[in-house]
Amino acid sequence: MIIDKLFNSVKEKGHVCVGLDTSLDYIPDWFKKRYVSLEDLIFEFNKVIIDTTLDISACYKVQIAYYEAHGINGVKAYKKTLEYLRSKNSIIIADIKRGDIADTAKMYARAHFEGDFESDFITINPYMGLDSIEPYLPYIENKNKGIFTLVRTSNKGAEDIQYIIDKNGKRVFSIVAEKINGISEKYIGKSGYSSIGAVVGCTHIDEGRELRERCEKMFFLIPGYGAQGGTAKDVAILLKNGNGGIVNSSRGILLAYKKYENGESDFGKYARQEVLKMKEDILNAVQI
Ligand SMILES: O=c1ccn([C@@H]2O[C@H](COP(=O)(O)O)[C@@H](O)[C@H]2O)c(=O)[nH]1
Repeated sequence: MIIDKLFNSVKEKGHVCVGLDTSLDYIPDWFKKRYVSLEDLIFEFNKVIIDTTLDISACYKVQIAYYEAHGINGVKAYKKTLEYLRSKNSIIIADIKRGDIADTAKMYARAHFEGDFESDFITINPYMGLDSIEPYLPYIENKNKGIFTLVRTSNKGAEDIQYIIDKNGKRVFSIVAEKINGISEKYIGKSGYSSIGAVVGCTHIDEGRELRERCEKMFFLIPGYGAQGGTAKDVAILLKNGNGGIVNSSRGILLAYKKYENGESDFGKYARQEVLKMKEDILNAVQI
């Protein structure tokens, strides 16, 4: 199952998931001058980041919004990036946060688990209910695909809805976790984790602790490290025996070069340096 590939990738390369949220604002001017087309520019920037981080990153999360924002040329860069990652046998998480009625979800599943935009995992918003998740299940069962379902997101506003309490005193995120955990039990791989994972931000440690205990077999996609304030210590709470989660950083890695004088001339080198630092930081926190 795909989750076993991810589990082994963490074991071999560490917990870092490089976030390819490639905003044009992040690309140094000298690099921009080298490419006429937006498609080539975004893809070539990503290629440098991928080439310099591949051996030390568990996987890549490609945030589709940064590509869709540029229309057809952005989407072409997205496709090329996925193809390149696949050619390197890297694990791809498409951060698309889809959620819709079953018939529409079937089309989303086909769009992102097959064809031009094929990826290994996609992110799902479960707000429309469990029937909105069902169309992805055949891909998990038969096509070696996986999903990460939003459970406890990293943003401040998450509390507006995810903290609402039901008549039994349970919060919405907790109920979502319970329901998804139930479905996930059917898709457990050799690693002991399910190909249905959860998005749990590392910016709220109490809920993190609760979720880690209750969703033992769910692998976590953990955003919020670095730019959003999450630390390796916070991340460690969401891991289990040194595995069980991948930690995303997007701006922290793509913009690492900005911390150095003339850093833009070798942004790939600084991205690698940042991944190495993050990897060590998390490994140290896990071992404490
Ligand atoms: O709860 C969530 C779910 C997803 N995200 C996404 O992760 C990255 C975070 O980027 P940074 O630059 O490392 O902050 C981005 O793609 C978000 O859309 C999240 O932040 N929180």
